Amino acid sequence: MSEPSSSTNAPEKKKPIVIITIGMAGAGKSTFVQRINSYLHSQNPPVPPYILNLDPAVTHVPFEPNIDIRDTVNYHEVMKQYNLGPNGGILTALNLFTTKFDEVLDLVEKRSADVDYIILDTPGQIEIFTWSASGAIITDAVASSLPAVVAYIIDTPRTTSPATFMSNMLYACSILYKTKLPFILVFNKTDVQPHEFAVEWMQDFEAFQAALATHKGTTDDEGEPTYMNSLMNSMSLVLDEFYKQLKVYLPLSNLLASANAYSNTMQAVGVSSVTGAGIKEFFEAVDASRAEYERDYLPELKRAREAREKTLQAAKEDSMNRLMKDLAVDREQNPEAAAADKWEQEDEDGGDDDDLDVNIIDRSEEPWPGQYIDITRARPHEEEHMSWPRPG
Ligand SMILES: Nc1nc2c(ncn2[C@@H]2O[C@H](COP(=O)(O)OP(=O)(O)OP(=O)(O)O)[C@@H](O)[C@H]2O)c(=O)[nH]1
Repeated sequence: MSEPSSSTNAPEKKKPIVIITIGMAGAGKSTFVQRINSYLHSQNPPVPPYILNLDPAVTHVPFEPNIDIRDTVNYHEVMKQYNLGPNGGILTALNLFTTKFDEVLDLVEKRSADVDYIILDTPGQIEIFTWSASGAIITDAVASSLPAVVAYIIDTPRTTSPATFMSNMLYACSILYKTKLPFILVFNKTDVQPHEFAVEWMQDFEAFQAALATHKGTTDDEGEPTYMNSLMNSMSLVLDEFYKQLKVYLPLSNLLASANAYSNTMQAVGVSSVTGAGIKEFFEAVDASRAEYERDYLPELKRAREAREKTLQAAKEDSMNRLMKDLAVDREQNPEAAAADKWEQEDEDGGDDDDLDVNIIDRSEEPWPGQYIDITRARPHEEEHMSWPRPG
């Protein structure tokens, strides 16, 4: 771990790596973020991370984030003003915040010389982050300026049934393919349920098939496989490809950590956010992800940018050509109207009305301002004792 550097141009200082924690509601994301935060503080010397909370609806986070979406957007007011339900409120709050994400990135980049890890805690309503435009914008923006890794938090005790396990893995697989970022499967709550069963299912196709066969509801009254069973069999074949990219961190004594398991890309780690077990291994996986980001993600990003530039340029040229052609035809057919054609410059120079007056606060730099004018920025007062039910 590198020491915090005081000089801004220290050549050996690596860029910090961004850990994007994603997971189903209740999987333990916030507890996990708090655990890795305290682990980093307990290092010698301490390596305090820079933490961003992106969950506008969370009532309590067990850590002090440096940037908190709740300081910028008041989720309750957003729901009230836009007449939205809980999920719509979270999505709109996230959209509003995303309009100012460049400011967040500026703050993060300003601190990047002093921190080794930047941690993002995302909303528990996983699909809001993973499948919304704002979630994608945030992930892409972060990953295009700094090395990034997705930590997909799994509630291990609630994944012991083959069907639940498979749906969780399909979700993980879809996020991996969507973000294309280095990926760590974090099997959380191993103090309650060790995750070896999951590793075995991922590494041994036959073992998963056997678990499926003995699972309740896999055959109908006549002993024939149910539709669900056939579907799961087919899906497990698909997932087998996904698992092939797996690298597993397990105690050396465990025979499952066979040499061929150490291959590439995706990694799996068992942790307990309560006891702290496995956190060291998690950081080993994070450090390995940095190399992968540089090897795989960055060149791909460059290629995609170049391709996008080319497509944009071609589209611009095409639409300009068509416009010129249309104008020429128009002038020929209607010379009087063409002569009267005027362009009002003032319309173009109008004010910047759409720009929301929303400011991002870095709590570690600025004192708590405590005064908000825009209601979308108002933070609920502690004394209101408002206890809103968590959505979802
Ligand atoms: N036993 C055990 N419980 C855990 C662990 N991690 C989290 N929990 C518990 O799981 C519950 C959910 O944890 P949170 O950290 O709030 O989960 P979350 O994913 O942030 O939840 P949302 O905010 O709803 O998305 C809490 O009761 C935690 O105490 C763990 O490693 N072991």
